[in-house]
Amino acid sequence: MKKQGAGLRDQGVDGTAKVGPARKRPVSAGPTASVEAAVAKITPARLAAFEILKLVGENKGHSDELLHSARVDGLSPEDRNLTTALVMGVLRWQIALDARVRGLLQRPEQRLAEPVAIALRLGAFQLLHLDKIPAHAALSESVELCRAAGEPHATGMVNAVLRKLAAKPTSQNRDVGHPDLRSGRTVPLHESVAAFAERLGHPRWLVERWVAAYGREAALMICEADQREPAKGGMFVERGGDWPVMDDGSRLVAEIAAAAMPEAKRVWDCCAAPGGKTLILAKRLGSAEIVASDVSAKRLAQTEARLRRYAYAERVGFSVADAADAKSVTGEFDLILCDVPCSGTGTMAGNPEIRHRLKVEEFVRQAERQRSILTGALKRLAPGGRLVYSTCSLEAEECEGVVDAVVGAGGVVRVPVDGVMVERGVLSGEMGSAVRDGALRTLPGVHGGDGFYAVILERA
Ligand SMILES: C[S@@+](CC[C@H](N)C(=O)[O-])C[C@H]1O[C@@H](n2cnc3c(N)ncnc32)[C@H](O)[C@@H]1O
Repeated sequence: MKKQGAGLRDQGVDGTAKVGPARKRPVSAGPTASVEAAVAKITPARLAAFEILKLVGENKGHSDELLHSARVDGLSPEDRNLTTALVMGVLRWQIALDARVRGLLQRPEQRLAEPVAIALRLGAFQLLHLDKIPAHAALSESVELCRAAGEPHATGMVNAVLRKLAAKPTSQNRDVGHPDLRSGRTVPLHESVAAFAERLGHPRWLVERWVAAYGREAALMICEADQREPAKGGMFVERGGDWPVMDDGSRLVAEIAAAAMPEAKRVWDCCAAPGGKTLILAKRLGSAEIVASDVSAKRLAQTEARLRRYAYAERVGFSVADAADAKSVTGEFDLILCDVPCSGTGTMAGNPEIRHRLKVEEFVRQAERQRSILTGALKRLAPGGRLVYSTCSLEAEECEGVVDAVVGAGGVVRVPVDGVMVERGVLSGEMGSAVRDGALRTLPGVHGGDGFYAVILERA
């Protein structure tokens, strides 16, 4: 692997942030010789991964965007792959890694400076999860990352902790247990919810909610699915060619929306960016005029550029609009897709950092916004028209809670999704458990693809 020259230290992933000393010395003083020397010993992939993890931890960017920044694009393919594996892996396993590291500290309750914690996570992740990385590389570069970040006093501790981790045979680094006859997985004996939440890198409070909502076995499967690369998809026979590449759960929602009103003439995709579901609507509803709108002008412009590459999307019109404000679009629609912004707890395999940012209050805040978007969109639904409300959240507040409140206010009725799916042949396979109370409810690891909720409402 190529060694990183000191010049890159000044070039942050987003063009602003830097690995160099984070405190004490003024920037004008320039980097110290020891920092320069440390940076020179770090490979580009680990340096980039460290910077991205730091930015994500400071809430200054999303892993997905940062991993597609110019800086990362400029790395060799091997370094790009390693950077992605390190960033996504550390974010997925952070809670479990921190627990392992804590157990090896002389004072487990001590609070580590963030750059030190990141260097330890990077080292521990490589030692525990990446078979092809030599232990000495994982260990020594974490030590150098610590030094390069202006934390030289912590290098001894980082070295000692990672050495202890590396010294244990692999079997002691992995959990041992017994085979579960139903799933074929190896599961630890008598494992509490708190224990499997930590083992699988999830906040306990979130997993406890899933156990209460879906049962222990499903919660375990969700956690396991979140720790894997997102599945490539395979639920639908029609794919490849000019079909968009998208998650199966997301595709299923779009297919249900198209099937809900196949004869629709005017269609509004009111939260459209980045446009995956718009493409399915355009593909399925060959004679409909489709309006794709989003409140974000930037995201809508990117969506338009993406959709223009598909000939069948030429009937799609684009408009920046706040769906909560009924006046932002004109006329009535016989089909509306309301794929609202949400917490995204059904998408944590691809968006692992969600779990670190979430707070329980977030669900109520999201629900308020979702209720106002759904209420605004419904004002544009023609009599007899149908609206599909969907989220990629696993949380009842954002799903059933929003729909119950809006249906309770009158003017719309629910149409069972299973009826539409069977009648219109959306899926031929077994999806029985993905329908609850007439709504679609897919769970990661249980149904394939991300976790989605969708319900069909009809204007009375
Ligand atoms: C879950 S994403 C939509 C994904 C999209 N339907 C797809 O399948 O590619 C939610 C979108 O809603 C947009 N949004 C948020 N608030 C909105 C509002 N008040 N009106 C319209 N769009 C909004 C966000 O900018 C975001 O692009």
